Order: sequence, then structure tokens, then C-alpha cells
Amino acid sequence: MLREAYSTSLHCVQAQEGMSVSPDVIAKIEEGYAKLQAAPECHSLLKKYLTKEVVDQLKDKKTKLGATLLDVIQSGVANLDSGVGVYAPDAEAYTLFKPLFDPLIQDYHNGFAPDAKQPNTDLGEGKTAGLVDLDPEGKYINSTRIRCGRSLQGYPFNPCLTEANYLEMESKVKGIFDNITDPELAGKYFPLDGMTKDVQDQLIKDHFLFKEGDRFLQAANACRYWPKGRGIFHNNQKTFLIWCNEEDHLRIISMQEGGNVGQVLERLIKGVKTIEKQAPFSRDDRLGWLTFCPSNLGTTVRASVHIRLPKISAKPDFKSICDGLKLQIRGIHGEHSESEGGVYDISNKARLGLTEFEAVKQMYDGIAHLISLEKAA
Ligand SMILES: Nc1ncnc2c1ncn2[C@@H]1O[C@H](COP(=O)(O)OP(=O)(O)OP(=O)(O)O)[C@@H](O)[C@H]1O
Ligand SMILES: NC(=[NH2+])NCCC[C@H](N)C(=O)O
Repeated sequence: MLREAYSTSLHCVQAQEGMSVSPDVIAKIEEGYAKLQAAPECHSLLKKYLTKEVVDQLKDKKTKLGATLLDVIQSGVANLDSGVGVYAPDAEAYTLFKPLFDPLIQDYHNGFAPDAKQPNTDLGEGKTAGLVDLDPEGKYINSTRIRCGRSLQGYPFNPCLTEANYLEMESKVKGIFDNITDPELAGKYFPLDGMTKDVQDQLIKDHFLFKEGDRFLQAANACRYWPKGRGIFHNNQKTFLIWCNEEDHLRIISMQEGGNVGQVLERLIKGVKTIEKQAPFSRDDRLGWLTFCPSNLGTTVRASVHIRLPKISAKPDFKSICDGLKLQIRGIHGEHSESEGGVYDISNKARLGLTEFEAVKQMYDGIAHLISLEKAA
């Protein structure tokens, strides 16, 4: 099964041609290294950890599917404003290119050391009632969202997927979505291929659908055959949604208006348990649930609120307060976007080295603290 899924991949074809990395690819890796070094405006984790020694150690390595260090670094080389700058083309890349991934992962995920191990999954079943509404009067929080990512066993990540893989994966997960009977979760799958621009734009504008043309993903070779095999499942209320084959094979999302984190998590747990009964997902003993980007490994959980904190967000130390609470600030249309109308997307930053429930709790406790600061300001 594994071999079948991989057999037609671009990299696999290259791998069959010989296991050595071509001089052309090695030259591009070295040019990439030089470009990063020559760019004072670049502050990515890639630049920080891609030392000359690491380049020399890894430039002639290839995964079994034929992925090289170039596949890992090319997005961060093309996009000097990357925060992270690397992706794993397949699961093996995390071990083969360890000298780059391990320190980068440690830096991103609160010191998760090379010998650290992701704890067992604990989504927080039975504990959601403790997460009472963060903003019962509706003064600060517009909405709450919790998402996690999953990779289907037997398939590599985007750059190594063929068009046939994408279509097969889409058809498998669509079959699973069609079997959802719980009235709170049941809904319909909408493929991107054939969706009208108006419908797509509206879903993006309303924060339900992934955006189009992400240059970080494009440069990582993650958007091939787009829109084939991509799409979104959602229930009627658009409170339970699943993205298919954007950055990860699946992104499972629960969201609703207001600050009731417990309700949002409860629905996510129900959704994840329903889907995982029918689809085996890739999990690594050390790194937890496997994802395309190292920033999402482990729990894969990003729990966020859209929040207005006009007083404290205007202060120069707002970012450092959030850093201290292990929170990440994004703009109103997600990653790499700006705040509009004073609304910020604030979420837990680390996803690895803690449980899913702890990741949600990190956001919950941090936001409770920010609201108390806002009230006192
Ligand atoms: N609390 C929230 N309420 C409403 N919409 C949200 C909330 N958090 C995120 N979103 C929306 O979800 C969409 C996706 O955001 P974004 O791409 O930043 O995050 P993500 O899905 O966690 O994935 P990634 O980290 O890979 O980018 C955006 O439209 C964003 O505005
Ligand atoms: N969606 C993600 N994987 N986000 C994290 C990193 C995104 C992008 N590659 C960067 O380095 O800025």
C-alpha cells in the first residue's frame, strides 16, 4: 500500500535514477545558503540554523522518495520574510535532515530537546467544562477557533504527492465525511475544483477557508495540481470544518462566535474522534502527529481567539507580554496578515512537547490574563 501510494511520485522517479544528489541541486543549496547569509533583513529560523557545517553535512543526502535539502529549504530561501522557512517533504526528512530540524524545532517549541518525546495524546476529554467562557459579556472576543492537522498514513507530504495521490486522498476523505451522522457535525464536502470565485472568496473572507496562492507553500512545491484534490467540508452552521490537502492532508477545525473555548474544544474532540475511527493517521513516537511544517508537529493544535484589546495592544510592550505568555499574535486574516479594526488573532505558539489540552490551556490562561490587563489599563 505504502509503495503504491508513492510509486509515481516525482521524487521517487528521481530516486530511481540514482541515489546521489545532482551537482545542480547541490549548487542551488549552496546559492540558497549564500543568499540567506547576504540578507540582513532575513530573520528566519532557517537562516539561524542553516550553518555552513549543516549545509556540508546534508547537501548530498536524499530521502528514499528522493527529497533533498533543497526541498526542505527552498521556501525560506525564496521568501526571506519567513519566520520558520523550512518544510519536510516527507516524514523521513525529519530524521535524515535532523541537524537542521532538531535545533530549529527546539527553538520554535519552547526548548523541545533532541531527546525529548511528545506526550501521549490528551485532547481534554472530560475537562472542557473547566474552560468557562472567557468573555461572557462579549466585550473583547469576536470568535474562538481550535484547529489540528492530520496526515493520512501511507502518503508523503505535498511536494511528493502526485495528482493521482491528491485525487485518491480526496475521494477517501470525502467517503469518510459522507459517513458522519452526528447532527452537530454532519455536513457536505465542497471541492475547490469547480467552486465559483464568489463562493470561494466569501468563504475566505468569513475566515472559513484557506487562502489562495500562499507564496510560502508555493515555493515549497506544495501547490502542484491546485485546485485538484483540495476542498472544504463543513456542517450547516460552519462550526465544524475540515480542510483537505492545503498545507496538511487534513486540518480539522472547530469555531464559533464568542469566547466559549470549552464548547469549541468539545466539538473538536468529537470531530477528531469521529474521523480517526475511519482513517489511520501518521504519528511519530518522538514528534507526535506528523505535519508538513515543523511548527505544527506534536499536538498540531492552534487555539486562537479574534480579540479586541484596544488599550494594551497600543502599548509598545504588547508583543513581549504575549511572548512571555507563550502566545503568538497574527492579523485578522491569519498568518502573514495585518490586524484590522484593532482585532488580533492570538493563539498558543508551541504545539510540541505538551498535550493538546495543555496547548489549548496555554491560550486560555494567556487570554484570561490579557483581558485582566486590558480591564485594569
Ligand atoms: N479565532 C478565530 N476566529 C475566526 N477566525 C479565525 C480565528 N483564528 C483564525 N481564524 C481564521 O482562520 C483562517 C486561517 O488562519 P491561519 O492560516 O492563520 O491559521 P491556521 O488555519 O491555524 O493555519 P496555519 O498556521 O497553517 O496558517 C483565517 O481566515 C483566520 O482569520
Ligand atoms: N502555516 C505554517 N506552517 N506556518 C509557519 C511557517 C510559515 C512560513 N513557512 C514561514 O516560515 O513564515
